[in-house]
Amino acid sequence: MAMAGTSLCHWAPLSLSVFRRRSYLRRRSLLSVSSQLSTDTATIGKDFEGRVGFLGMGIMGSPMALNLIKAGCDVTVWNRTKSKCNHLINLGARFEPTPAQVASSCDVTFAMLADPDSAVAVATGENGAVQGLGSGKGYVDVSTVDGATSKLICESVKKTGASFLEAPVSGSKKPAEDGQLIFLTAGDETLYERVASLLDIMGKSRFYLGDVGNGAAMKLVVNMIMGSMMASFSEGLLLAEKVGLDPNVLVEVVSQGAISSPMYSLKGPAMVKATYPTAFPLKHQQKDLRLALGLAESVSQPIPIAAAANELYKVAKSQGLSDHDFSAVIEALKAKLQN
Ligand SMILES: NC(=O)C1=CN([C@@H]2O[C@H](COP(=O)(O)OP(=O)(O)OC[C@H]3O[C@@H](n4cnc5c(N)ncnc54)[C@H](OP(=O)(O)O)[C@@H]3O)[C@@H](O)[C@H]2O)C=CC1
Ligand SMILES: O=CCCC(=O)O
Repeated sequence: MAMAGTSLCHWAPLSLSVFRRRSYLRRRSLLSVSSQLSTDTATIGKDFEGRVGFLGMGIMGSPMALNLIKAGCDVTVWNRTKSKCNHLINLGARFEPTPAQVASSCDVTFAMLADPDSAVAVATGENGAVQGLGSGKGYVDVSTVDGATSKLICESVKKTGASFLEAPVSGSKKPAEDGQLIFLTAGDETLYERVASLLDIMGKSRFYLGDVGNGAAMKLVVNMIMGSMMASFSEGLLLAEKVGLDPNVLVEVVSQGAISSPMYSLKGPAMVKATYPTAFPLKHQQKDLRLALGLAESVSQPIPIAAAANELYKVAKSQGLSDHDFSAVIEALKAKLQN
C-alpha cells in the first residue's frame, strides 16, 4: 500500500521527480534509538506490506536497517561478518545465513555493500541474492557503484523474474541514523513506487532518475564534487596555518560566506585537531573518485581537478588512512609539505 498522504511536490523536466515526506516522518527521525519502540514509530513501517531483507551492516547499512526495524517493518538481515547483525537481532530482526536465503524469505531486499566487487559478489556470487529471487520480488541496491556494475546486477536480477532498482544515497553516517538520506534511484519504476514508504523511513527525499545507471552516475558526480571540495578545503586549512593564521578562524570565516558548507563546519574543527572519526571511509571516497574518472572517460569529459584530488586520496591510502574519515586526506598534504 502506498503511503497515504505522501505529497508529490513537482514533476520537473527530464522525468525527474522529487517526493517529499510527511511531517510525521520528519518528526520520527528525531526519535532516539531505543529497544523500546514507540507505537507511533512502530506503525509507519506497516505502510509496506511484506518482509524486507537488508544485506550489509556497515556504517550505513546498520542504521538504515535499524530505522526500518524502529518503524515496525519485518526485517531480515545478513552481513559477511555476522557479529555486526547482533544488535539488530536483539531488536527483533530475523537473520538468515546467506544473501540467497534473505532474498528467498523476503519480498524486497536492500543491499548496502562497500564497492562494485562486493555488490556483484553478494548479488550474483555463491549463495548470492539472485539465487533467492524470483517473480514478484524486488532487489534494491543502495551501494555506491558505477553504472556498468549496476546494469550487470540488474540483468542478473531480471533473469530471475524479479525487479531491480538502484538507489545510492547522499548523506553520511548521521543522516543515515536520523533517517535523512537522499535517495538517487533509477530502474524499475513500479518497484520504486512499491518501496517508496521504505525509502521515506530511511531518507528525507528521493529522486527517480529513469534508466539504470542514472542513479549511479548522479551519485558519482556528487561525490566527485565532494572529494575535490574536501581536498581544496584541506589545502586552505594548511595554507592558512603556514602563513600564520588560525585555521579555526578560517573555518568560521568560510562558514559565514558564499562557500559555506555543512561539511566544512562539521569536519573543519576536527581536521584542525588532526582527528578523523570515521563517517565516510577515505577508501570509499577514493573509490568514488576512481569511478567518476571512469564515468568522465566514457564521455571524453576532462575532470582535471577531480583527477588531482584522486591522486591525493591515493597518497592518503598509501599512508594507511583508508579506514579513517575521508577528511584525513589533509594528512597526505602534510606529508607532501614535509617532502
Ligand atoms: N559512509 C558513508 O558516509 C557513505 C557511504 N556510502 C556508500 O555506501 C556503501 C557502504 O558504505 P559504508 O557502510 O560506509 O561502508 P563499510 O565499509 O562500513 O561497510 C561495507 C559493507 O560491505 C561489506 N562487504 C565488504 N566487502 C564484502 C565482500 N567481499 N563480500 C560481502 N560483503 C562485503 C562489509 O561487510 P563486513 O562487515 O563483513 O566487512 C560491510 O557490511 C559504499 O558503497 C559507500 O561508498 C554512501 C553514502 C555515505
Ligand atoms: O558517499 C558518501 C556521501 C557522504 C555525504 O554525502 O555526506
